[in-house]
Amino acid sequence: MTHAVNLPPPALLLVGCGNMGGALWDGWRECDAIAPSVVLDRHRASVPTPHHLARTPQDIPPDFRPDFVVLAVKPAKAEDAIALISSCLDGTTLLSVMAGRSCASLREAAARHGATVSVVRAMPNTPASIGQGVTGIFADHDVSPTRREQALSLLRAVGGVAPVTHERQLDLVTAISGSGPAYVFLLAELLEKAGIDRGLPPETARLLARGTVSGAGALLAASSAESHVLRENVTSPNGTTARALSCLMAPNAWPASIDEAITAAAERAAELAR
Ligand SMILES: NC(=O)c1ccc[n+]([C@@H]2O[C@H](COP(=O)([O-])OP(=O)(O)OC[C@H]3O[C@@H](n4cnc5c(N)ncnc54)[C@H](O)[C@@H]3O)[C@@H](O)[C@H]2O)c1
Ligand code: PRO
Repeated sequence: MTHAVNLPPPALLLVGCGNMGGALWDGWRECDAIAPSVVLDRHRASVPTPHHLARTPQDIPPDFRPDFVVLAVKPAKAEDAIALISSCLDGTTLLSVMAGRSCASLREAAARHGATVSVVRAMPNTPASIGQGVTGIFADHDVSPTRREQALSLLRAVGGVAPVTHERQLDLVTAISGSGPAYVFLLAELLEKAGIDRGLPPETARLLARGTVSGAGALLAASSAESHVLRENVTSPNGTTARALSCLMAPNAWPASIDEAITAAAERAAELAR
């Protein structure tokens, strides 16, 4: 994917504005990355002007011509959503953020409604809502250079972007960074619980756990050091951290469970594709 300059921000039809669609929407609005756009979701309360909320497809302004239709519904709802908005689809680029829905399956679903679309698949994550997401992206062979560049710009507006060259690699992206924030939030939950279980006041345990996860994340982001070096900087020989890491780094502990978790998530993404 090459860089182009001065492309106008695209107009979007965002279909599905829940956890992920909403995170992207917040991130895009925050940095003015989009032209006047339409959000289609019956559960959304409002969207600010100049954008437009459609609770049903009939609410989409008849003259609205999106550059991208962003599909952010659950994978099992993809066909329904495509059927509902088929009249807006022809000639657009579908930007799907759904796990495990292939470019081919989405192109075919659109074709069943008489629409020709090109497809870009992206796997973002929820920190996109504060401009700190990371997204794996794959553009199908027939996506024009302009649309590729616009899709890249959209996703760069909400964080880091990692293009992949083979569509199947998105299953691993999903397992590592799409689902990844959940693993980190789980760590915060478990640290907080460990503090409470051992007698710390709940507010103290919460402050320590959240501050540690967010502070370590911020240090990782700000530092050029490798993550193992940052870990070693905390670990005095024969000290407290070394004792804790001897539990966590035992071969049957985190190395095994992270490995198992990533394999399980990637397999699930592949299953969804079938
Ligand atoms: N949640 C994440 O962290 C995350 C990360 C990466 C990718 N994804 C992908 O994003 C997609 C959405 O996941 P989510 O967690 O945001 O789910 P969600 O349930 O929070 O959001 C889905 C939204 O779609 C709306 N919707 C359902 N059918 C619709 C239709 N026909 N027309 C318009 N809107 C419709 C729902 O009202 C809901 O607000 C999934 O395909 C998932 O694989 C999610
Ligand atoms: N959330 C979606 C799921 O759990 C995809 C990545 C994060 O399936």
